[in-house]
Amino acid sequence: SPSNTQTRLLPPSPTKLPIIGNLHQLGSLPHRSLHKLSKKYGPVMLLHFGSKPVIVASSVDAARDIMKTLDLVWSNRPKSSFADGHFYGSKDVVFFCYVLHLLSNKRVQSYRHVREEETSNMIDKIRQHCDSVMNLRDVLSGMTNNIISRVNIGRTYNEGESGIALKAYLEEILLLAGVFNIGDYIPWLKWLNKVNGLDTRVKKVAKGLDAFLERVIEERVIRNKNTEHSRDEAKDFVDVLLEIQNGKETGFPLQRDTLKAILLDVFVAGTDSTYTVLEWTMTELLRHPRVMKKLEDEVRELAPGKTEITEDDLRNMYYLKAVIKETLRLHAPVPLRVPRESMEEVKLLDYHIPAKTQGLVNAWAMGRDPLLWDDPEEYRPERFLNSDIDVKGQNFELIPFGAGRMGCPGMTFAIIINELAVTRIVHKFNLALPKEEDLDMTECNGLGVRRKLPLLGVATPRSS
Ligand code: HEM
Repeated sequence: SPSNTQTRLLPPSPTKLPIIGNLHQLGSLPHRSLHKLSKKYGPVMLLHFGSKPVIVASSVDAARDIMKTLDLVWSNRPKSSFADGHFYGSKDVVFFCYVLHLLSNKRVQSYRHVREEETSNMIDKIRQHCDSVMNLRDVLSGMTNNIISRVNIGRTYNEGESGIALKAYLEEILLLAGVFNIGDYIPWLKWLNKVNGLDTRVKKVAKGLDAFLERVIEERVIRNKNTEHSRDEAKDFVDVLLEIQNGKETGFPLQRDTLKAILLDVFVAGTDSTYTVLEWTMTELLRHPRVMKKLEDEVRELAPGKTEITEDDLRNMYYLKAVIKETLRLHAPVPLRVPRESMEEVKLLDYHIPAKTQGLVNAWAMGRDPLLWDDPEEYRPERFLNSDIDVKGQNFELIPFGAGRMGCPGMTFAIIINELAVTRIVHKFNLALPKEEDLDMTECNGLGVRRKLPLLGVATPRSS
């Protein structure tokens, strides 16, 4: 009844402006601006991005409600003209089932040789540039992109002419995905995207990528007709998805557009996030020689006399695991997770949340909450040594990969890449900042939050 609606308690809201709502309060780093606002308005706030209601949760209880207890209600993806108009439509639950299938633990293990080869190639690259200033971001992103690309489509990123085109398309798509699309929040201003060239750029890159993915799939269909895969051979995602498409594994066919959407999503969701964490980890190690030394000691102690660290060696490296967790606590590359929308009216703590409200969870704010962490601004991996807190979505104070049904399906894969790459670098080289370099920690926001400036470093070979 109307009187009921009036007495329902909505979350506190910062004052909004006509038309734009609270958009002016987001700034260039929304996770930080929303953290500041939450200190004033509390752990559940209602904002308006243009005409769209958005709640922002910054407490463990609210995050648990959205991502676990009520995750079915919050499982809708808000409509986005970018994805819906040009990139094979919105993703549904079926889409997620396929991605989970691709990134199962068993399958992730089967790509061990790819990770070990590509991290070895990275070590060779660093060796070639020893004693001179090196752009570590280029080295780390090159390795990550190659791993994801080999696993996804069976060839390295940037290979041959079409690979160079793929690199350019993906760079553009990552850039466009981070651009604020005014039409999604103030629909009557959609026309602006035509004037400012955004629509044209999106259409161009969507067309190029679609042609590229079609070519990859067609080549594979022809190759597979002529050769039979051995059972043990690690198949890339194109092969696995083509088998599903034929109904071989699931008994029902997979639409071609869904297949292409999955390949694209793995590129977009998997590459930048993974190397961003690697770059932040190396940054924090360079800023904290004490932590770097402890990690070196662990590597030396647990892999004595080894010429090359393998994935088996990582199992007992507890300090390494603490280093990665501590980086993810302070530098979650997707700090507000991927937006979801409530499918129906729902209660969140004591508040009433109307249907079709977007729900953001500020993992960055929770990672720095002094009520949850001692000295939260300090980079101190030791806090995880005698602690059960993990990043796997059970401990809501640390959710860099999200949680629940819609949590990141690539978590295990990303963690192994990070652990192996960091250990191999530390095992082989002493790293230092270029002379007089003052480590700038400024963030910038695109699809994910990364260092504004690429990390530069000087490597010298470590005597064995
Ligand atoms: C350290 C690296 C990574 C981080 C921090 C990360 C984090 C996340 C987060 C926070 C989400 C959203 C979860 C939610 O909405 O609750 C997500 C979604 C996803 N991630 Fe990751 N991720 C990483 C690496 C990867 C990798 C390596 C892959 C694939 C190989 C991957 C594939 C995906 C996919 C397919 C989605 C779903 C995207 C969508 O909703 O369209 N991620 N990831």
